[in-house]
Amino acid sequence: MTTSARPEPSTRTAAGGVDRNRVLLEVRDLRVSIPTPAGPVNATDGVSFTLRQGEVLGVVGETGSGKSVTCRALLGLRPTPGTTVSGTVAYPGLGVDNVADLSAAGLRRLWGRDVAMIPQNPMTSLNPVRRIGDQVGEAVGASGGPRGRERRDRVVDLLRQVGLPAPERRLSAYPHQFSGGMLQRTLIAIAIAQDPSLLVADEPTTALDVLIQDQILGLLLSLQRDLGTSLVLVSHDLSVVSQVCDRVAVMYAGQVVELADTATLLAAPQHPYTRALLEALPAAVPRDQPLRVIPGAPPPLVGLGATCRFLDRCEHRQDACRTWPTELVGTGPGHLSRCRRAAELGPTALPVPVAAAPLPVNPVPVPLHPDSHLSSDPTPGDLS
Ligand SMILES: Nc1ncnc2c1ncn2[C@@H]1O[C@H](COP(=O)(O)OP(=O)(O)OP(=O)(O)O)[C@@H](O)[C@H]1O
Repeated sequence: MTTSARPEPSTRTAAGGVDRNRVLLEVRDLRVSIPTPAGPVNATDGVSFTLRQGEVLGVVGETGSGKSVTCRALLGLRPTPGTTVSGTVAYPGLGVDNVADLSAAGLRRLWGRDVAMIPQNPMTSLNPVRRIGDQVGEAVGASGGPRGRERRDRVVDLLRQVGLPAPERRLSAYPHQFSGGMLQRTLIAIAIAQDPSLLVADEPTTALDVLIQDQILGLLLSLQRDLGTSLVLVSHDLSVVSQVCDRVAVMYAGQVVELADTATLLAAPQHPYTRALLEALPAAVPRDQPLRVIPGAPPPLVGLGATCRFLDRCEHRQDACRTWPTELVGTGPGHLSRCRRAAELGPTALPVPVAAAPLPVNPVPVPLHPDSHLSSDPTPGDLS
């Protein structure tokens, strides 16, 4: 792979590797409050976690639990101009004490070079009237990256690296000539163009057909391993993150309610919401029984107090839970839970529900979109 000069500071070691014991990202008591006519929506409400270099953290939770708002805050992004943000998002190895204090120029330096986001919907994330080569080239050339022939070569390298066959011929294509999977591969190429220390992938496969989802996740994992990049992977699907992530943060109603390494979380979840999510997975339900759902709905994120937000849906609730001010407390090595009764919740009797076939960790070459005017590659009909 062609590399471009990366100005210091960098999280890479002198040998170009990553030090997996070093903390890349430190989030402390992050609160994001969005003004709405109904009152301030506390989309992220006291979220804290750390991420080491080269680590993969999954963030799971139902829709509206604050995953996207939290992840965007990692890049210093706010949902609306009137949004208030408190707490800190620090990148110690990059010399950033809090992204909220960065100037516009500081944020631009952070984005792409140090932290890059892979969006949810590839179909709407590229400029429809600009050629693929130009859009990837712009990412390569940012922050003083290479120009001319060197830039073009790097673009071709990147497209090859994300599994697009015959990348030279893709340079002049427009987004409408690519399938959803090819567009997401292109966005991943843009995200890794500056060799960032952290990739934030917000439900990167949600908009894709189910067969392609595994390929894209496999690609992400393979790149993350090869490049030593840290990855925050947002998903509403616990079975997906459990295949890919070192640790998992479970979010509910704007808060992290449980955080643990993946194996521990699956074997001994210590928050009733995590248990309910696991029990609701199709793989945890015998074939002859109906799928389980978690009764009720999350509360609106306006004016919530310090007590348990899952209370009304919880099958382990007791009267004392109604007044107990929740906080994230340690329940085992690296294991945190917000449940008052965490210590009483033993291991689950569930079959390890999500040990599906491992994802392919090498980029799967992408056959062409049948509508593509670009090529004569074999295997038409496979829409990745
Ligand atoms: N621009 C906005 N204006 C008002 N409320 C917002 C805005 N953006 C997000 N919210 C609210 O913030 C809360 C958290 O939203 P967020 O998008 O982070 O949830 P999520 O867990 O990522 O959901 P999904 O899985 O559906 O993407 C939700 O209640 C949402 O309605």
